[in-house]
Amino acid sequence: MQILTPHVYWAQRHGEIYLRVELSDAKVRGHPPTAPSSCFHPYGHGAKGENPYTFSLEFLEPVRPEISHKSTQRQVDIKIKKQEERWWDRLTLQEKKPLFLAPDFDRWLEESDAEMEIQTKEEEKLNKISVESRVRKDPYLGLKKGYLFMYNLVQFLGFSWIFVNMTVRLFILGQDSFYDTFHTTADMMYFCQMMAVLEVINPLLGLVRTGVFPALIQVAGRNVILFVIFGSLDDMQNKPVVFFVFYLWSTIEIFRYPFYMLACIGTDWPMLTWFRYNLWIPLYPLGVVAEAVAVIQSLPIFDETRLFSIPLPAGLGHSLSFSYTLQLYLVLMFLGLFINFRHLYKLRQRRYRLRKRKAH
Ligand SMILES: CCCCCCCCCCCCC[C@@H](O)CC(=O)SCCNC(=O)CCNC(=O)[C@H](O)C(C)(C)COP(=O)(O)OP(=O)(O)OC[C@H]1O[C@@H](n2cnc3c(N)ncnc32)[C@H](O)[C@@H]1OP(=O)(O)O
Repeated sequence: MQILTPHVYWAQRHGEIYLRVELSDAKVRGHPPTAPSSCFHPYGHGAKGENPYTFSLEFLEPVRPEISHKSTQRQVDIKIKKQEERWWDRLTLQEKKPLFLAPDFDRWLEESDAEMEIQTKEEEKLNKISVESRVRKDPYLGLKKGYLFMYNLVQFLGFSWIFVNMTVRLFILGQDSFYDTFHTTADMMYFCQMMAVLEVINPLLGLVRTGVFPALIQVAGRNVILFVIFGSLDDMQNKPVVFFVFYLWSTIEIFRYPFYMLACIGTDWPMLTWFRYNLWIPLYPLGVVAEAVAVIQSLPIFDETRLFSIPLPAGLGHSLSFSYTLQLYLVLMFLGLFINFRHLYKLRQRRYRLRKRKAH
């Protein structure tokens, strides 16, 4: 029997050396007698049939004595730990590479890629630890997620009903549908917007990771329009502006709530995420303009009806019309638009930055 040298393929990481010996059904006797050199005596099927094989490598730097190896039907995988965790310029002390040795391209990584691999592994480990500690710390997590899922589902169904109802009526009745939007959808809108108060309470209770103030601006802003402008003035209820306000609100919500529902179960649909983080760009300013038109249209009605007017002391006149409060509110609306537009822009940036980092 002749003693042969097998083909050996190698790759490295900062802490390890991987050797792959092309032998089938092999058994290995290996010993690293004097670091930095190692000598291996596999026995198995190689290119020339069943034979004892041998090869030795004088490593560039010292390695640890413990060597692990695993024989499979096709090859022998050997893992050797470096004494010091650092990147080697080459495997062997001698500069000229032995003839039987070649890079293992299945495992090969350049130094920067190996660093990235370590970084990714560390990030994954940290993420796992933080998820585990969150789960361990919060015994009510399932209950909270269940509540949020149900809340978002109910809102999604409510706004979908409004959206579909308005769309169907628009197709059937055309512009005539503008005039009775309120009478056909207001009850559902009242329900959804009253429920939406929970969106201010949820972050206060720590159920969602979001700012209270943007949610307060959103909910308070819409409820002023719905309950004060449309709800209390019969003359506003059959104006086309109701159609535009309700349609703009429900268009965003039929994407936002299912997006949250999927977030509750740890899923996301790229298309839905795209709509959630992009649709507000045209819709939010349009929504504020539509709401501003509603406020402006209501001013003369409040002046005329004196509804909600503030009684003044004798000598200062009869009463102060609510329209003055609404004029101040108009300024607040554009301030609110600015604050929330900035908030939504930051959320979008954060989302896409996070995505890009995950993709690398
Ligand atoms: C102080 C008194 C103020 C008085 C009022 C002053 C005037 C106000 C004028 C305001 C004008 C309003 C105009 C408006 O009504 C017009 C329109 O709406 S037009 C239609 C277009 N509109 C929109 O696009 C806005 C839609 N609304 C929103 O996006 C939100 O309401 C908003 C608060 C603006 C932003 O949402 P949020 O801060 O919650 O951001 P995220 O969605 O990214 O959520 C952050 C993280 O929390 C998780 N989250 C949030 N909510 C839920 C939930 N219900 N269920 C489950 N999870 C939830 C979310 O997943 C995020 O988690 P992570 O960070 O892990 O991704």
